[in-house]
Amino acid sequence: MLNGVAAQTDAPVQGRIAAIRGGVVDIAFEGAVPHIHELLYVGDKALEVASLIGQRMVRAVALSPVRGLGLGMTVRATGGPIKVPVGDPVLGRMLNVFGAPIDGRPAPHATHHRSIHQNPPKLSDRVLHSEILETGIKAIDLLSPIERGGKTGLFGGAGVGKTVLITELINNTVQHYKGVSLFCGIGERSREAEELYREMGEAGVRDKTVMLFGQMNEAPGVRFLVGQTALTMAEYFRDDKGQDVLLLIDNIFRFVQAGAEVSGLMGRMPSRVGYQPTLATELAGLEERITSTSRGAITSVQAVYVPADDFTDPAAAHIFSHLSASVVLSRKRASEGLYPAVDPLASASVMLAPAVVGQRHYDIARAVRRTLADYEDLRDIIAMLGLEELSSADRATVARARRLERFLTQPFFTTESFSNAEGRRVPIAKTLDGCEEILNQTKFDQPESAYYMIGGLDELGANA
Ligand SMILES: Nc1ncnc2c1ncn2[C@@H]1O[C@H](COP(=O)(O)OP(=O)(O)OP(=O)(O)O)[C@@H](O)[C@H]1O
Repeated sequence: MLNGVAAQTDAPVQGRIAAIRGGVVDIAFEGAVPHIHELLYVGDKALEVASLIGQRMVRAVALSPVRGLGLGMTVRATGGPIKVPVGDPVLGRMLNVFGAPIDGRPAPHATHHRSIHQNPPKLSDRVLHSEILETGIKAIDLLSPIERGGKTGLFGGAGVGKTVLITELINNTVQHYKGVSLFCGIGERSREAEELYREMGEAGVRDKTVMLFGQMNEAPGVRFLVGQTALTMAEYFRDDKGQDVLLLIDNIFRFVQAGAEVSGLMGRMPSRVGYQPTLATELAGLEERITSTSRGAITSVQAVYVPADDFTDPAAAHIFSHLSASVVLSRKRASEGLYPAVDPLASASVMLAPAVVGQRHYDIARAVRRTLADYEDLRDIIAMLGLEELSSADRATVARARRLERFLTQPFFTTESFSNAEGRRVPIAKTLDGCEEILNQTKFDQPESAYYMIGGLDELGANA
């Protein structure tokens, strides 16, 4: 068993645990040494090779709790990376990072299995669509339209409504989406996974959806890899079946955070703000796989937790650079009850251009932004001197802005149980008509409150 010749025999490669530090395990091999990304087992506990630290020593990241592991225990190499089932049998299922069921049903009967580590498509294979995915959510469709085949981020600090918004998006788009949907939960509460599974069932969309979870209670290695599992399944639908895929990720920040945990356990020096030095490459390794080719499109919507509401945080800033649209949720709006708490001035999309959405939509969106920006500027004066001191033109601006702000709120289907209001899906045409009407008015018959939590302006009277 000298110089790795054991690899040429059929004897399984075996090693022994030499050290355990948190979720990182060093293993000494006598003969052949496993490769990077190879899956190892100690009993039923899984590990993945992360680095080769000496001639006979590998450092592996635990994908199961390390409780019960001890020095000298036998480690079995499997000869390859994690492979997960792909294709139609995974539809309607709730699975973990290994593609194993967590919905209490038997394992999916898949004929194809794929390694979760894949390269992104070649640059020459990529395509851009310049088409909109209508969500029926007024603030998003108007100000930050989602690109079909592109990547959209939902940014926000703790508790401003990212999960509610992504659930509403599922509710509004999955039913109308031609293709399959994939939900990937990374590092969030398990309770949310259970709720989502039930909601998908109620909405009748479960059998064209795959749900993957690596939640907060799981090992950092799992949270780090579950996104790759999701992409592997998405790529099969896109490349082998030529289907369009809607990929929803809650929360991509937790992927970066898991990478930082793993990096720390591996003993690497942290970089800016304590993040791993490999943050940019790790993120690109995942984000670059989320792309559309001539065979099929992957449209992704990713919730992004923004630590301490600081948008200059390196993780948030790096994620931002991969996106074609960003919906920013603001704490101030949430605190005023203006849900969804979309910040109209900070949210943006490359799709908001006359050539894509049309001149009228573009002009209305700009006018809405300008009105709301002017109102922001006037707020200080109003606070100091009162509304009466403003010119009549400024007062009209304020009246329009406050009605626009309220008109851009909307009752959600997913919040019906606690908001006592029926959800609304508003077609973009109605949103545009409504905003245009408010922008063109100088005198209003209805009070501001009549514009709050309605669908189109045709509901105005009903709310008063
Ligand atoms: N559209 C909405 N309508 C009414 N209430 C909402 C809406 N969006 C969010 N909320 C309120 O805000 C709370 C927090 O929302 P949510 O869990 O989506 O936040 P989050 O940003 O995902 O938070 P975390 O970072 O903690 O996961 C909800 O429980 C709900 O009370």
